[in-house]
Amino acid sequence: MRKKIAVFRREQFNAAHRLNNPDLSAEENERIFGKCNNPNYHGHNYILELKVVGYPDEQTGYVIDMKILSDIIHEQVVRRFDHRNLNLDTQEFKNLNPTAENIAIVIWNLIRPHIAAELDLYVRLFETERNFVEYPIV
Ligand SMILES: Nc1nc2c(c(=O)[nH]1)N=C([C@H](O)[C@H](O)COP(=O)(O)OP(=O)(O)OP(=O)(O)O)CN2
Ligand SMILES: [Zn+2]
Repeated sequence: MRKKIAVFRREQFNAAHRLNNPDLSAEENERIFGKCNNPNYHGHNYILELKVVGYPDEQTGYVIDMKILSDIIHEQVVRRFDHRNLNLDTQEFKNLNPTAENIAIVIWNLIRPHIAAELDLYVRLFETERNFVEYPIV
């Protein structure tokens, strides 16, 4: 009987950001986002983990070729966000607060069209060693 299995690929990108909601006052932004609201942008070494779930192909034994998965992440995420200021340099976060949650959802939306429809995709994004998010939730 065929069994479903998960394939994981981890990549890294470095990016600067500032958490800020332009609809709120400076005081509210400072209260909510604290040091992450500092006008001097700060950086994170983001660790991105993709999980792809499906049945291994009968011929290859692959759910997805991890090399191809790596290429997709580089093309769609690393090339776009690495060594960028997310607020200033990217279209995706011009009008979207670059929280870990929003970054993970944006990344899922960028990667999803490049993964075969029969496979499930999950994104885990580490902003720091202790702060991380997952999308979507099962
Ligand atoms: N729900 C969210 N909360 C926070 C986010 C976020 O994206 N979503 N982001 C931040 C900051 O950008 C950053 O992650 C916090 O950095 P820092 O406090 O330096 O990191 P640590 O929590 O790992 O450091 P401690 O030493 O544990 O304070 C904040 N919140
Ligand atoms: Zn931050």
